[in-house]
Amino acid sequence: MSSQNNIKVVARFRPVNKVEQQQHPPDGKPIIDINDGNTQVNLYNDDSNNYSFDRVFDLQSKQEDVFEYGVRGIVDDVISGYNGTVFAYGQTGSGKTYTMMGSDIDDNNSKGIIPRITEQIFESILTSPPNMEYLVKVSYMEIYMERIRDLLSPNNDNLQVHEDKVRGVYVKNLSDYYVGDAKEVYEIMRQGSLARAVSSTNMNAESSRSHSIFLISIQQKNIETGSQKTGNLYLVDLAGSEKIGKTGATGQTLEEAKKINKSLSALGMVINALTDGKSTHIPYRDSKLTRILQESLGGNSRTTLIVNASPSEYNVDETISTLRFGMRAKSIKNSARVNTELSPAELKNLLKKSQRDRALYENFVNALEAELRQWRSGKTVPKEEWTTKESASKENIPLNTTIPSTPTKPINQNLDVARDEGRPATPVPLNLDKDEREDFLKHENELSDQLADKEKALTSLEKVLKELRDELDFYKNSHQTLNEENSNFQTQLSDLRLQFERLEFDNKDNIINMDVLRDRNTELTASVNDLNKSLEEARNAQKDSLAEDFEKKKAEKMAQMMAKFDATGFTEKDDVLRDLLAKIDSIDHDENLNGGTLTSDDLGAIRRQLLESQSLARDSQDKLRTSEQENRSLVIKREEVESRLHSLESEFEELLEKSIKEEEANNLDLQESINGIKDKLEAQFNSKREKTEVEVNDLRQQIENKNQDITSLKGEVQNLVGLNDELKRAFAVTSAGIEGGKNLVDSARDLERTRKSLASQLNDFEGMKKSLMKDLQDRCEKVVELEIELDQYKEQYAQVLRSTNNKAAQKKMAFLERNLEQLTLVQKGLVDQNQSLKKEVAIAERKLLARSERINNLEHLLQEADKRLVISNAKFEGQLQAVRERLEQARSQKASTNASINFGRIAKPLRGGGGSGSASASPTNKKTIDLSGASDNDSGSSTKRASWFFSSGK
Ligand SMILES: Nc1ncnc2c1ncn2[C@@H]1O[C@H](COP(=O)(O)OP(=O)(O)OP(=O)(O)O)[C@@H](O)[C@H]1O
Repeated sequence: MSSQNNIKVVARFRPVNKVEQQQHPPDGKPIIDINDGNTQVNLYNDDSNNYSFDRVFDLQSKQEDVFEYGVRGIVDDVISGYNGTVFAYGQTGSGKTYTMMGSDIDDNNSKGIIPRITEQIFESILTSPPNMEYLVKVSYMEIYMERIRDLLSPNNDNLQVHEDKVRGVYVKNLSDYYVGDAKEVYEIMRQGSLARAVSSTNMNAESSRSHSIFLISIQQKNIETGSQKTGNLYLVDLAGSEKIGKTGATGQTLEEAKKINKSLSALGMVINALTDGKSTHIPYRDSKLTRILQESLGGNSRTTLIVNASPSEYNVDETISTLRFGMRAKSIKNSARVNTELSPAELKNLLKKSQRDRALYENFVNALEAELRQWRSGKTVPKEEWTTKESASKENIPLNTTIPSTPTKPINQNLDVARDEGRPATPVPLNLDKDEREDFLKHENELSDQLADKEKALTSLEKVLKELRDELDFYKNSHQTLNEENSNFQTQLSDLRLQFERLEFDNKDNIINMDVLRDRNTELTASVNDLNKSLEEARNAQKDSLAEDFEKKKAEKMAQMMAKFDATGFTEKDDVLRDLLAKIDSIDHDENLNGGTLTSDDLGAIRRQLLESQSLARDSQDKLRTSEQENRSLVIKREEVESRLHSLESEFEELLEKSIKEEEANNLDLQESINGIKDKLEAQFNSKREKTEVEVNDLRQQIENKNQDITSLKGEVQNLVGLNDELKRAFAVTSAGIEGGKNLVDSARDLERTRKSLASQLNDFEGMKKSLMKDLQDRCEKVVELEIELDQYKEQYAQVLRSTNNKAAQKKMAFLERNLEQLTLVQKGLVDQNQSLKKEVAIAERKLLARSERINNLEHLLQEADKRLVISNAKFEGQLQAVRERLEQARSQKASTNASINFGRIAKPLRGGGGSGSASASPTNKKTIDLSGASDNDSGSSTKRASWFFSSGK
């Protein structure tokens, strides 16, 4: 049933890639030379660099050629029940995946081996006899960092390799899916490819860092005979075989590279051991890869190794290493046989045969024992009678002989024997017999399971540890964040406190400033009051001095004026008259008492007196005339003064107008002050003018009165003239009486009357004189006052003129006014400042209150935030716990059911179509496969390899 055959090794060179093209010549250009038979490749045209293979494919080789030569036969064998293996070996980017998968599944030229195999399998099933029923199952795994991962159930990432006598070497718990057509195979491959571990290296951005193994298991059953055959096809895409240094791998990638290289070097060691002809121990157990491929290398398998290489100088070292690897593998011998399970009839025949053999051997043993007994008893047995197998078999053994004492071996034991035939002996530590070996393998499997469990536990513990570390980091970070926040809050709080203190300080400062300003304000108010007072005093003093001057001037003028009116004459004459009258009175009295008479002296005196009174009357008349003249001149003067006053008024107004205009033109700012001054002066002037007018009217009235007085005075003078005439007459009478001595009594009586009328006239005159004097004095006073006022007006006018013309004085006045204004403004400003400071203080106090409230609020918020943080921490912990639990649940659920692939759990028997391609070949339970979601997960670096393969197939 088994046949020895060598591993088929083919070499394939890919075209020069861009990286190689960019190298300096001759690095980029191909250095390979393939012989005409396509069995040898020579590097640099150097014979020492010749490498022989079953077939060498050059740069332009087609996918179809590689398939037809290297793989098609294997697929036929697998369908026939053999095990088959196709694996691609080579450095990164040498074309392994291109060869295995191809670049476009729908393109006949570029699709790779696996699509072609898949198609061929289903085509072969269709063309097989109709009595043949097939079950096709697929599994997909990868070996990454010496751990086997189920790519169709990625959580199963530490699968163990088991071996037993029935199944041989297998991966325990590897999931498998029934498939009904090529599309389902591709979908499963796509799903598996998504889970592959891929990492970049310098040499190939999409380089695979793991070994991937796609397993297609074809079980065929002859529904007529019941016989079954099972063929397993391993399709292996090995990881890049490059040297570590060249990849630039470091860290995790370096660890990967070491383990991958370890796995690949174990593969090399196995190949060496299998091919050197001396080794008794094949180190399959040195790596997971070699353990899984144990049947494929020197065992029960038809195997093709495709070595992929670069044709360029740039990668020559890796190419040589790859070609050497292929060369060594070429001499491995496999013993492939069909994996059958016999039908009951075949088993019956087998049983009969074995029973016959058993009877034969029992006869042989019995004959040998009989001969032995003879020898032991000292007898000899002639050579011709020595028992042989043939002589023992000559004894008739019935075909239906049953030997109950020796139980028949179980069928599967027979099968095991059959299976064991082609399997390379798995190395065991001692030379154990078959049962012990089985026990050993069993024990090894158990230990392997335990190891896997321990590793799983370790992994989960590591995960928990990592999670705990992450959690710890998270808590550390959050603690740090909280600390930072806390310190930030504290900083803010201390800032706020500082601000609060500063505000408090500012507030105190403001209060102090306010007090100082209040004091200054009081002082200034006092000084302003003092100034006002002193100003008032100065004004009063000025007023007093003016009044004094006025009184003085008035007195002087009055003195001058009164000097003109000589009243002494009147007084003297009055006195003389009084004496004369007294004398006359005494004469009358003496006459009456003593009969006395007037002497001639007395008469002479009277005469003189009369003459003097006549002259006095004349003087009075003269003075009256002079007074009238003066009165008239005074009227004229008053009118002049009035006209002068009017002209002055108009001049003043003109000047004022002019100066205001000038001032307006020069300094608009002084407009208000000038207007004020103007108004003041106008008001002053108007009041003065009114006063003057009143006085002038008064004066007019007085002049009227004086005229009346003058008229009455004239009357008086007339009276006096009459009196004088009477006196003259009386004197004449008196003189005649004296001379003639006659009628003296009559004369005395006349004299008496005259004296009386003279006395009364004198009294009247006296009163009149007094009133005249009084009137005169009043008038003089008025005139003097008017003159003084006129002088004052003149002075004021001169001052106004001076002030109008004198720019400096004007400026000084403006400056003083400005100063006054500024002082007022300063005072006002101080008052305002005081008020604004009060307001600011109130605002600051309010702000202070608000800030302290804010601080309280912040502190409260901080406390609340702390509380919330504690609560949210607790909540987060709860959530974390719940998430963890859910994750665990999900993991355990996912481990039991693979949700991503929703088909393939039910066997899909395929019936041979007898070459007709009839519908019966389709699986009875075939499901529609939804490929639409294929691109959904097609993202990220880990999916690139799958995407280019599957993209065009959608
Ligand atoms: N025979 C060929 N013809 C055309 N292009 C090829 C051929 N072989 C490889 N290539 C191209 O070279 C590039 C690298 O090939 P591939 O990915 O198959 O290398 P690899 O050996 O699988 O690399 P890794 O070990 O990193 O997985 C791809 O772009 C591929 O299309």
